[in-house]
Amino acid sequence: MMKIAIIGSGSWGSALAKVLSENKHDTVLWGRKQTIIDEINQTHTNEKYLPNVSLPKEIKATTSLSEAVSNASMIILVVPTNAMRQMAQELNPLLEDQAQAPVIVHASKGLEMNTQLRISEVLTEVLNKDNYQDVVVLSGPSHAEEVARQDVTTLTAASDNLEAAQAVQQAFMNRYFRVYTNTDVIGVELGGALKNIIAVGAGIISGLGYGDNAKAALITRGLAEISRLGTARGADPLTFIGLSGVGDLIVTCTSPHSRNFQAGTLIAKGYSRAEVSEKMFMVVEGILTVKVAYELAKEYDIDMPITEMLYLALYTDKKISVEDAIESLMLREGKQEESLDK
Ligand SMILES: NC(=O)c1ccc[n+]([C@@H]2O[C@H](COP(=O)([O-])OP(=O)(O)OC[C@H]3O[C@@H](n4cnc5c(N)ncnc54)[C@H](O)[C@@H]3O)[C@@H](O)[C@H]2O)c1
Ligand SMILES: O=P(O)(O)OC[C@H](O)CO
Repeated sequence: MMKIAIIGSGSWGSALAKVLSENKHDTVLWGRKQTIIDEINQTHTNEKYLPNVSLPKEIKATTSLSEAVSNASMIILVVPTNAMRQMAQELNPLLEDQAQAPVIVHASKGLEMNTQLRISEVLTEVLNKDNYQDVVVLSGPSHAEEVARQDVTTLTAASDNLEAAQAVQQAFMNRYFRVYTNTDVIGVELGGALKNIIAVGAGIISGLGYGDNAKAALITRGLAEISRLGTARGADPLTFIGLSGVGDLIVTCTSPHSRNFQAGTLIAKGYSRAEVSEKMFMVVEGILTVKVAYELAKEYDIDMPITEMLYLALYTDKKISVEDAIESLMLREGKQEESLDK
C-alpha cells in the first residue's frame, strides 16, 4: 500500500479517491475550496460534486498542496485541462526534496487552449524531469457517479513506460474497477479529449428530437474524424477502437451523466456558449476542445466536418443554426467509407 495524492476534489477526483481508499492506499485528496475540504473530512461527503455518496472516512482532504504530495509515491492530477499548467508549476518546487520521485498520473480529458498541447505534454514541459518517474494517463469510459456506486468500469492506463502504466493498473484494479495498459499515450489522450466534442453534438441532436439513427451516425462518423486527426498526430489507429476511443465515445454520447451531453441539450435549447458554461457549474471540456481541435484540423489539413460545424455554431458570429449545420453535413458531396488500404 502506498501514499497517493489526488489533486482536484471535483467529481472525478473524489470518485478516484474513493476507489484508491477502498483499495487500502493512504489516500490524500487536495482541493482549493476550504468548505469542500472540511465537508470531506467531517461528514465524508462531497455533495456539490458527488451527491448522495459516502466517501471512506480514511480519505484525508487538505487545501495544502505540500501536505498532499509530501512522500506520495503517486500523484494524480484531476483538475480541468486549462488548470494543469498552473498546477504543475505549483507542484514543481514541492517535488524537489521528495525522498522518492513519484509517478505522475493525470485523469483529465482535454487539450490546452492556445498551445494545443495534450495534457501529458504540458506536464512534461513544466515539471522538472529529475523530480518524477514517468507520466501516465488514466482514461476510458467512466462516469464518476457510476464508479462511486461501484458499478463495473474499465479504463486504460497509458504511458511510454509500460512499467509505470502497470503500477497505476495495480493501484486501481479491484472487483469493479478494471484497468488495461497501453503504450499509445497520444492515442489515449486524443481519444479522451476529442470524444467530448462529439458528445456535445450528441446532446444537441438529442435535444432537437433526432432519433437513434442520427445518434449512431454521429458516433460513427465522429469516431472517423477523431481517428483521422489522431493518426495524423502520431496515434496508433487501433487505439481508437479501444476503451479510450470508441468505449468513451459510446458512454459520453449516450449517458445522461455526461456534462458534455448535457451542455449539448442546452445548446439545442438556444443557449449561447457563455450561457451554457454559466449554467453548468462542473467543467465541460468539449466546449473548449472544439476550438482547439478545429485549429489543429486546419493546421494538419484534416477533414473534421462535425467539429467544424460545432465550431461555426459556437465560436463564430455566422449565426449558423444547428438545424442548418446538420443539413449542410448531410448534403456534402458523397464520400467513401474508410478502409485499411486508403
Ligand atoms: N466527472 C467524470 O465522470 C469524469 C470522468 C473521467 C474524466 N473526467 C475528467 O476529469 C477532469 C475533471 O473533471 P471533474 O468531473 O472532476 O470536474 P468537476 O467540475 O467536477 O471538478 C473540477 C475540480 O477542479 C477544481 N478546479 C477548477 N479550476 C481549478 C483551478 N484553476 N485550479 C485548481 N483546481 C481547479 C474545481 O474546484 C473542482 O474541484 C476533466 O478533464 C474531465 O473531463 C471526468
Ligand atoms: O461528464 P463528461 O461529459 O465530462 O464525461 C465524463 C467522462 O469523460 C466519461 O468517460
